[in-house]
Amino acid sequence: MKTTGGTDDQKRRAGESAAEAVTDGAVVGLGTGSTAAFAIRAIGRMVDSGLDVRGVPTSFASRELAREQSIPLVDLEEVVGGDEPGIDLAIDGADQVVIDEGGAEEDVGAMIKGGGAAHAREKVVDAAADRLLVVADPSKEATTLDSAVPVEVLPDARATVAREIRAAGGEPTLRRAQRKDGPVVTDNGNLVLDCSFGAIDDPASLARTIATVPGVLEHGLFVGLADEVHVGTDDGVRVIES
Ligand SMILES: O=C[C@H](O)[C@H](O)[C@H](O)COP(=O)(O)O
Repeated sequence: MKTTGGTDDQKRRAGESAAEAVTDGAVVGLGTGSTAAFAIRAIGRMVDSGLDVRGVPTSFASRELAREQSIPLVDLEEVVGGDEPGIDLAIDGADQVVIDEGGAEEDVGAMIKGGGAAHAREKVVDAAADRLLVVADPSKEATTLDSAVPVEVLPDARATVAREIRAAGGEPTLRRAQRKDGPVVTDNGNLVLDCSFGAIDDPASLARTIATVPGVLEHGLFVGLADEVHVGTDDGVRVIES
């Protein structure tokens, strides 16, 4: 289900552009995926140069990469709640994002995430951040979302969730591991159903519908969360506000 159409240069430009928004003293949500990884590496270089930041990783993979880059890490519990500073900014990738001005204006910035099965923790961190900057290459752009929506489900609820997804007009497919005989298991120990709905005309409504199904831990529709989308191109970066 993962879109891999962009080049590394495009992804790097997007990641580095978003990383420029990180300021001294900030708490930063560190997204998952090949594009967010460029932002994490850029933040690592800024830390090397003396920038004081604390990162909140969104997955096992982003934690590992941040450690490699010597970015100081904190748990959500340490920065959210009470007098804690919260998360100033999150930088995260997308598998598909609405940025075409021809689409419905309120849907600009709506996206599908979870190609790497990290969308549950990503949504927690991204939603907690004061600002969410999305990093993408042009292959992720859409007028209308139509990729399959990753849905993380409790293993025991796989069949019941699949039935409800069909009732909502979707076609669920259990995500299988590529280098192991069996399903993908998320960082949280759950399974992923990739659910095709065709063109999603009302992402907010579908997001609500899927979220109410018992056994769904989280789904990959992110609506109303993005503040900016940084699209890396062959010769620069386009920043779309949403
Ligand atoms: O689960 C993975 C995440 O949602 C990623 O942010 C998303 O799949 C985009 O990844 P990439 O930048 O590698 O295309």
